[in-house]
Amino acid sequence: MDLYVWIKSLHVISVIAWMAGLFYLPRLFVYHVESNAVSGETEALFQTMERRLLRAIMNPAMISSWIFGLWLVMTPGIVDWSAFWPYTKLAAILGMTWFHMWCAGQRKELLAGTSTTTGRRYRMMNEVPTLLLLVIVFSVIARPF
Ligand code: HEM
Repeated sequence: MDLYVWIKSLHVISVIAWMAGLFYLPRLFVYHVESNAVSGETEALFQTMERRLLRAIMNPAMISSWIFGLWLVMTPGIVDWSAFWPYTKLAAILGMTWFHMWCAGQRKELLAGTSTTTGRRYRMMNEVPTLLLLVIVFSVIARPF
């Protein structure tokens, strides 16, 4: 039981770091594509910020969220598979992981100069992690189902 609360704490710390990146990286993309300075120092600065955010924060945070989350799943008596909430949470975390991969793909396109995504679309996509976060937290805490 002692270990359970420590693993859960590490899980929550990891998801906070992951979410911070998932909220901020698409905002950086908006500023990046809408900045008129298409070359030079500004372009290089955006590329550096995006690379560091993804590699130094988001990738490790996603991996540790999964590791500690799966550790909780494997802890006996924690997940009641006859309830509905584990499935809504699973669907939303798969969606969150897809969104992470989509952001990573967008970063590569911006780096290569092949991106055609508009600032408006990045703004819309920025709402995806918010919606998934609502589903996850309601699933795991309020458990209305
Ligand atoms: C990455 C894959 C993930 C897995 C496998 C996973 C799995 C789990 C499990 C099994 C629990 C324990 C539930 C309990 O103690 O009753 C838990 C707790 C929690 N998870 Fe996740 N989770 C994942 C991602 C996330 C994400 C992305 C978020 C938030 C955006 C999140 C937020 C939470 C919170 C807030 C709790 C604590 C709930 C509480 O006990 O009050 N998890 N998770």
